[in-house]
Amino acid sequence: MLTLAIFCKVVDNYGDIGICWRLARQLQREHGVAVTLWVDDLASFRRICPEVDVEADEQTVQGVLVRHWRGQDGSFAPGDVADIVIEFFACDIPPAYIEAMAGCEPRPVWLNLEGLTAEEWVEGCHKLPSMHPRLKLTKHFFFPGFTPQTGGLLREGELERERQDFQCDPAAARSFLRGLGLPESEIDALKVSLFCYPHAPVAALFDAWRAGLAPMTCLVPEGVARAAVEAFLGQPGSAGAVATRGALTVRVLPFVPQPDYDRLLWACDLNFVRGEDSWVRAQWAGKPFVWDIYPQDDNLHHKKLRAFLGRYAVGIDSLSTFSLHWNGAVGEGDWPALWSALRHDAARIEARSAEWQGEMLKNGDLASNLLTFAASLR
Ligand SMILES: Cc1cn([C@H]2C[C@H](O)[C@@H](COP(=O)(O)OP(=O)(O)O[C@H]3O[C@@H](C)[C@H](O)[C@@H](O)[C@H]3O)O2)c(=O)[nH]c1=O
Repeated sequence: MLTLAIFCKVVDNYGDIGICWRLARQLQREHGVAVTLWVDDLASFRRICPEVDVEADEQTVQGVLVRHWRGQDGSFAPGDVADIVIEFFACDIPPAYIEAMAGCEPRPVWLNLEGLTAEEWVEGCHKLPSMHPRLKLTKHFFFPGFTPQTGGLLREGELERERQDFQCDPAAARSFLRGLGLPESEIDALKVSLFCYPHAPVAALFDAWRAGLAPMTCLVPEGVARAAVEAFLGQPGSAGAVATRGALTVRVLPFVPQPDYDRLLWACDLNFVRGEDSWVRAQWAGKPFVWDIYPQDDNLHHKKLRAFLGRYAVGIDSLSTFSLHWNGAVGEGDWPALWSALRHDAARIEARSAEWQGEMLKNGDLASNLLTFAASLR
């Protein structure tokens, strides 16, 4: 059986482990690979996968061997090394593991799985080799992306069918939303999910929404946009907290397991997403979305945001303009006007979303592409 190890360092929030866990599960479930996931932060892992035991050094979760990565120490022999070794976001795998890799015959395939960006340069860097300065080992870069010259996007084989089943069955969405505590009136209103970074202009958008004519509900996971949410609610923003002011109801949801987060995206009319993994899930959800990109020094992220909008929002100015304001890439926003323009284009944006999915499907999925590349190196 093919063995594969993923090393994941949680730098911030949930995207690092979110991506590694999704990849690990898919490789195990759909490709029969024996996966070991090394992760340094089990508490973050547990938030997206409640069955994780934060005390366990070693545990099997949904068929994946999860090992608590406690730092750069540890002793490893060649027999401990997997056939394919993935280092996520250049996280520096333990030196002793690298020494053990150099003692393997044949050498394992060593990949550095990079972050997702729509910029063109990734096509030139995808699959590039990098020699170890001292040992006879080569690492290759593997870039996710939006074109056939990249590794594609993470997408489970059953995802599209599951989404279609859910979205074609109104009772399924209703019962899911009821399970999250929504009364019928909120289920029937316009529903927006909100997942963003603390600096997003949430308070200004709430003001625009509460002055609107039609009732709408904003569903926000516990802890997200805490300051603006608590100011609106006038009470602590713990799960279950809810308040209505003007046309807007804000409801705080518990942080849900990863598969339920997909259902939330499928059930809402519009999704605000952030980082990398929720951003990709929103692209597969077939609903309009607004992306809050992970901030980087020197506003490097604004360049990346523009690169994505240039591919995705072709000809849909309302979406580009709203997104640029949401990310602080342009000056002060007139939020009532930005919101009304975005709503006006909702049908067009939804049609673009379907077209985009078709384009992305042609690139294959990241897990399969990664295994094909690894096989070509072995
Ligand atoms: C809101 C919510 C999210 N999730 C999951 C979905 C995703 O897998 C994960 C969130 O990850 P992201 O969307 O990527 O956003 P994020 O901001 O949480 O994560 C990251 O962004 C990366 C770009 C950075 O490199 C990382 O360091 C990391 O900060 O949490 C749930 O499982 N349940 C929930 O209720």
